[in-house]
Amino acid sequence: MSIIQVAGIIDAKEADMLINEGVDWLGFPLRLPSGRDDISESEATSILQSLPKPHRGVLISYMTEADEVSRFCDQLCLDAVQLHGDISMKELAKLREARPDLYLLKSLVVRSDNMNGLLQLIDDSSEWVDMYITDTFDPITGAKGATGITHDWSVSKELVRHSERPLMMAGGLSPENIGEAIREVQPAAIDAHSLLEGPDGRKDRNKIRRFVSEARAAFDEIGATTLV
Ligand SMILES: O=C(O)c1ccccc1NCC(=O)[C@H](O)[C@H](O)COP(=O)(O)O
Repeated sequence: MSIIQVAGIIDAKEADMLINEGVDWLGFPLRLPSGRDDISESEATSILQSLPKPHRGVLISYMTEADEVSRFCDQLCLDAVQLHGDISMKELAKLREARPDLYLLKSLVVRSDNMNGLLQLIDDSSEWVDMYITDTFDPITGAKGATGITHDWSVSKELVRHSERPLMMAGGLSPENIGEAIREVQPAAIDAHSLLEGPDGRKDRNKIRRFVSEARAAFDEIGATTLV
């Protein structure tokens, strides 16, 4: 598997550019605790309805109630959700049981000292999860996502080794470090947001092109299979 996801889609023009540049999955952070979503729910829905397969839209959410997640995915017309909040195992199991059709990604937010906790989280949740996604905690702001900060890749590597589910690597990935990250950690998928933007806050086509090209070359090198 070798999936490239880019998160934080702003509008249809940006989504089209990412698809044309070879990005596989698009991440839509919506109803964030900050209340500052980058895109309206109606515009996200209209993009998601016209996404050509095998491209996929992924809801990035802090929701922790199974029913709420399920309803929101239906509203948006998507079939994949990245659970970034502290969802309980009970709600995760409930979501899995109610919605076997949804592709569930669970975040593993890497801090300086929590590897054992993350390994335990994998053990406790893997029955209900399709894929894990790492991310980096920012101790200064308290943010758990879109921090643009890398973490200790030996932790990601250990999470890949430990998990029977595929892992998407995220946290401070850029055109400059993505090749080394894939070669070192050997994830099934990668995701990036902040470091692919230009000064105007939009995804920069040249950065995306370099990111995709470096990632594809590294995935080839480690013998990963392609998405289609
Ligand atoms: O993408 C967001 O805006 C976001 C906001 C709040 C929590 C998580 C969020 N995204 C999750 C992702 O999948 C990001 O792409 C991931 O955090 C990597 O971001 P970055 O380190 O900026 O590349």
